[in-house]
Amino acid sequence: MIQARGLTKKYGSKVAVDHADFAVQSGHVTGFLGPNGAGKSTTMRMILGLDHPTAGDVTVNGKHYRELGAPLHEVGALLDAKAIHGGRSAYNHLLCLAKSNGIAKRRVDEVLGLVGLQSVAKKPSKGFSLGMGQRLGIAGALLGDPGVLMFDEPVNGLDPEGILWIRNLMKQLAKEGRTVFVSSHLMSEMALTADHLVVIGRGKILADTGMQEFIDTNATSHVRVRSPQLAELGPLLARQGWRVEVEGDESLRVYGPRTAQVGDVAGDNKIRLHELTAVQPSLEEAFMQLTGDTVEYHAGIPGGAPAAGVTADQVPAATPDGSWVSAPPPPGAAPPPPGAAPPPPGVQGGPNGGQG
Ligand SMILES: Nc1ncnc2c1ncn2[C@@H]1O[C@H](COP(=O)(O)OP(=O)(O)OP(=O)(O)O)[C@@H](O)[C@H]1O
Repeated sequence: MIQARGLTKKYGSKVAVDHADFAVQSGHVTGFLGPNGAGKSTTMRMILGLDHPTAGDVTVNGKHYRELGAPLHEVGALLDAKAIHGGRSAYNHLLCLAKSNGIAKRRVDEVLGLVGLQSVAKKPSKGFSLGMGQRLGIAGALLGDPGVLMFDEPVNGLDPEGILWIRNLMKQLAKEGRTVFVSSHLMSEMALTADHLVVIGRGKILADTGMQEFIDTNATSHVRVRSPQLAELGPLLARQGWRVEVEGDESLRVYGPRTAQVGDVAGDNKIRLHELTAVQPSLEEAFMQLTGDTVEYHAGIPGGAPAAGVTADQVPAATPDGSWVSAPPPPGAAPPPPGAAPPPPGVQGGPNGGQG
């Protein structure tokens, strides 16, 4: 288990990690997410004693890293796959690590087999691809058979087969009761691998929660409806008090109702539908929703940021004048009575109106 309490790191006036409290439990794959520069690597470095906290502390199995008697047997880490002496072979690199940590030679062959590098084990690692380097780093992390494993962007540079392999490896390690703490920017991959999340933004812990709970708390499911009569359907749906967003030339996202309710409105008004789907939110949507304000390095989006999940180019393209895009009703508010007037144009925002 990894436990951080009030963990803080300042570089001059820059607060890289700001009073972070979180726990990484054994038996789970815990994803460590955050935008660029959020403080993930700094946190991992402090866990491994490579950086000293300015305040607070972090322990592995109840001890500071420097207090661990046989560190490689307790915690294995892949932080930077390139941090390997390029002239050494994979075998010799691992053998040096093993010898200096009292680990049996046969374990080197074992981990080389585990990561699939036997055939290139005697070649200098400077000729390795990024993916091979990642595998060698993972072999080093596994060498001491530790109960706690940390991986910083482990799928970086791996091909699809490699990504699947590391996903299964991490799940297997957690199943064996180990603590697995992994950072990644690949949300779809994280959604498939982690069951718990620690989310950091500008050095502060924004969430420490289960995967599904995180998604449910930070993003909303919606109904996707596709119709050749969007210009008629949009205002009718908005009149029910539901938030309606344009998703493409022929579809809308409707927040609030069940699919049957959207179908009923369309049917009552003789509007043809080509699709009616309940869409569950993704980890990416939830992550963007939570961390949007904490992103340090923004790329410019012409016309401003769109609502989560709706790309900037889709918003104006398919909206006639945007007047029927409604804001969400206040929680608990009753929908307006049938036949009530639609919201007046412009009152609840323009083409992207009411979307924040
Ligand atoms: N040695 C250092 N000196 C000064 N500032 C640093 C140093 N290391 C990190 N920082 C700053 O601390 C902040 C956190 O950096 P960190 O590398 O921990 O973020 P990260 O979440 O790992 O980012 P990324 O996802 O881009 O790898 C950043 O603003 C970074 O510029």
